[in-house]
Amino acid sequence: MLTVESLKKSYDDTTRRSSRRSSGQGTRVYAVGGVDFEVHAGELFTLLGPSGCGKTTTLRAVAGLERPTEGRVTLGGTVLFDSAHGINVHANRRGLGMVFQSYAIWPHLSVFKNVSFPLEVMPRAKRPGRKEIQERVEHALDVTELGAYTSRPATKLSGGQQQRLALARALVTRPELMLLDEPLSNLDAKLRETMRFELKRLQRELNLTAIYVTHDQAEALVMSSRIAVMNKGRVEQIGKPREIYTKPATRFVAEFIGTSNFMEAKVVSVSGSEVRVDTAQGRLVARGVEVAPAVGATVLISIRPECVDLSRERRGNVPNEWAGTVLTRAFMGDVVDHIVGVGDLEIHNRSNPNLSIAPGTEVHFSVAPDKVILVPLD
Ligand SMILES: Nc1ncnc2c1ncn2[C@@H]1O[C@H](COP(=O)(O)OP(=O)(O)OP(=O)(O)O)[C@@H](O)[C@H]1O
Repeated sequence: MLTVESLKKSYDDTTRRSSRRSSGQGTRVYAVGGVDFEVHAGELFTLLGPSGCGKTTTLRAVAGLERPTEGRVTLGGTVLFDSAHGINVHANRRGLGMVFQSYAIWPHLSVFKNVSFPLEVMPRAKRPGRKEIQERVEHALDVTELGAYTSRPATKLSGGQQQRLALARALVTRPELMLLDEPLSNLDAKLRETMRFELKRLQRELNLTAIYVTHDQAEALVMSSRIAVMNKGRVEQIGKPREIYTKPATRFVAEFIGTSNFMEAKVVSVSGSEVRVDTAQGRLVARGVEVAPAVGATVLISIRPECVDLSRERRGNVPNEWAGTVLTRAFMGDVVDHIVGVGDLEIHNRSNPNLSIAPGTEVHFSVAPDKVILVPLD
């Protein structure tokens, strides 16, 4: 539905320009350095990455609020921006709905008026009639579960309700594509969690196509159909949440998503999708490796804490079984974390609270071969 190709946005780096003024050269810094992705109809597509990686600039370029330096943006066959042909459709004419971090509702208007306003200010030729405005506003308020508050002043809503009002206001114009820039970041932790599910439900029920920007990996994993992980103005990996979590394509993605145990290893043998590696602490076997590395190559091994199977006794009949000593234990209600020392390596384990082993205890742990993730070293 939406295609973004070779999108770049650079700015003058004023800090460096001053030092080069004598030579008359300015330096350009790339906020977005060549980004490609496609968003399919009905998807909630997330741009995820740390602060400053270029998510908002990418979203604003799609919205038409930022003029890219280069690239092409197409929505359902219509070219919205094309640097090569000098095409740049004005933001107001792109037919997009937007909800931003500061979801500025209009405080002097009622809930109903907040939602009807975008329709009332449409050019006369496009503006729906009174009856249709009434119906569309009622529908938008119904789906966001604000139907009971139509005449209430917008400021007399709770944070979560105001957030839903911002959404209703974007929905009422029936945009082809919704752009959501950290819309939950102003809410407290509990409400943010509830709203994740509400937003996801709405998106599914209305079959909305949306681009969602967040730096919160948990939020991205819960809500997204697919995620593009961004780093320093580029996309490092695009995939479904489970793929991104279980098969990170780069070191950055493995480190940014969730927590993991990392160790460098040398490949000693490859047999189909089974790869044996040597680490400083011992040998490991990985199975289901999609892109087999060369024998002799150095790779990064990533093992999620919940895949470290801890036990007091040695089992002996399982692959990848190592011995170590519990260094610390942390009870967190629904899970217990252990840090296990193996030589000078510390392995992070996450277990069911039924298993709780005191620091100082000698333990054994194993990792199923299909949970040993090989990440190419970049
Ligand atoms: N008008 C501007 N002039 C110069 N640099 C800019 C401008 N706007 C953004 N940048 C820079 O571009 C980079 C990307 O910014 P952007 O806002 O897209 O990042 P982000 O990933 O959305 O970050 P955050 O999560 O903090 O909002 C940053 O280094 C930022 O400082």
